[in-house]
Amino acid sequence: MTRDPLVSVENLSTYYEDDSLIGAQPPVKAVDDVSFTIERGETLGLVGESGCGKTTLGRTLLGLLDATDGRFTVDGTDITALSGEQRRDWRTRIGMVFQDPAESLNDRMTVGEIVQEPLSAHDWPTFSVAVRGGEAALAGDATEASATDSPALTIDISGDAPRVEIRETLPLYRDEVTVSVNEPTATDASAPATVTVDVDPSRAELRRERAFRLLDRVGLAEEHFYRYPHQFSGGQRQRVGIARALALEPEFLVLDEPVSALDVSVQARIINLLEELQETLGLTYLFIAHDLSVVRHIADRVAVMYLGNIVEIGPTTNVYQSPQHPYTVSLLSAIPGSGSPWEGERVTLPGTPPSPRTPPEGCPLATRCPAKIRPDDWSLSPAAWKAIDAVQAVLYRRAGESQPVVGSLARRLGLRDGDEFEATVEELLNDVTLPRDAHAVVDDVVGLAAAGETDAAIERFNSTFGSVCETVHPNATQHAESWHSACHRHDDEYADVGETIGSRDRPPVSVMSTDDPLDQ
Ligand SMILES: Nc1ncnc2c1ncn2[C@@H]1O[C@H](COP(=O)(O)OP(=O)(O)OP(=O)(O)O)[C@@H](O)[C@H]1O
Repeated sequence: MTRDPLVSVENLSTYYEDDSLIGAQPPVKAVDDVSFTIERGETLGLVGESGCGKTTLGRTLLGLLDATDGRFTVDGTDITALSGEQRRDWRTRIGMVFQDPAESLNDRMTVGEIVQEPLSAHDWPTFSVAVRGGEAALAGDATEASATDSPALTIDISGDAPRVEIRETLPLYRDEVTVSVNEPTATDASAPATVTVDVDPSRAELRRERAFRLLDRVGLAEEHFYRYPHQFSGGQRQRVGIARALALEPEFLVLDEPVSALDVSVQARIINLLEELQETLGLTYLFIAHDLSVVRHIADRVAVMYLGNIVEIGPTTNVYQSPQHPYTVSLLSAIPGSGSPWEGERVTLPGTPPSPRTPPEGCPLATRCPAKIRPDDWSLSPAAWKAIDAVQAVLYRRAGESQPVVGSLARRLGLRDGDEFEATVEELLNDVTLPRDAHAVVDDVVGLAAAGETDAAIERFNSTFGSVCETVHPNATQHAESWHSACHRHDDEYADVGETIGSRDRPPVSVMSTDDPLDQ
């Protein structure tokens, strides 16, 4: 299959720096080293819990935020390398639809003004004129010249009368363009001929006309042009938002939760509209959503994001029918009702995601993963491992590290930093049975911590109970064409360790190779 990516993202990171002079914290790693492509005409769904970095990624691709590292290209142009002015021009090729149309539309402006706003901001229409056989001079309100390989207006003055060709996409008819040619005078026969192009209607009229056409395109009527956003329903307001996003004829739209604020019946109509527009205008979409059932209907492929990382990406059918990453499994298993493609048990992740300022060193999901790889030496019950994780979390907290509290168990137990570590550990292990040698290690750890040797205690604990998931960042593994996920469980080395949620509930997918995801 030939691939034709419109958007290509390579190792992109976007961090929010803490600018305060006093007590500056590490940056928020909102997007952390992500790579993917979006094919021309494709819809890539981007899903994940609130705060995982979806909006930051979308806004970086729009050029509203600067990437901290990495790069992305659109149609072969490296956008991260463009200067401010160049980037402004490029931004006309990308549009954005926001989640809450009530907030994103200025209620003091009429719908007509809202839709025309991007047109005025970018001096639309600006089109190029090519003259064959002479030089061009511009007149009137609506034209500007620019050199280009595909001119919008071509004037041929080599014959007796000028011949004008207007490119199909231009908002003009032939009789709206007047061309006059001033021949060189007899006294200065060497001077070039001058071509004057007059355009009527004016720019303002052209913009109005375009706004009417855009409203019609999104299913609104001419009369809506004069109304204000508050006079519309949620669905109609989102149609206005879409018309505005389409104003400059973008090729790529970032749709940030475009239907989340709408009723289910209205959601379906807006999704249908977006699909129809994609078909007729050949648009490419990044569709951001936390609702996986919505994404399933519109996306060709889906990318699953967690803590600034893309943990799984692949064709929607594959990912929904046979999720490979434990985080994808947990998201799918949470879809309510009979519409859920997940047939296994609900997989609930303990606790909350760690702070994106101090993400785990290894796998981003390591602190909450229900399929964490455990050391071969121990055969403990899930409850015992949960207790061990909680002891580790309290140990980190005691060490004053900003490591997140696993499973928030310690919080639920009402434990505070100053609590006696020994009593805490006793309480955490109260209901579980540990083998004698495992208990001996815990006793050692408690002893070291009590002696103030917290680092040694952590070292002793991790060398005994630690997981590769906590220390080594997993690489992406390819499962099929354009389908990857990043989990140590995919490595041959760990194929036989313990039971996984994947092998328990789903047929495993054969792993093809461990190619770099960019070689899709
Ligand atoms: N301006 C900012 N300054 C510092 N941190 C920020 C800023 N904006 C977002 N963040 C943080 O960056 C992380 C990613 O946020 P982002 O809004 O991109 O996530 P999201 O997945 O889109 O969430 P939501 O679905 O709630 O919009 C979060 O931890 C958030 O708190």
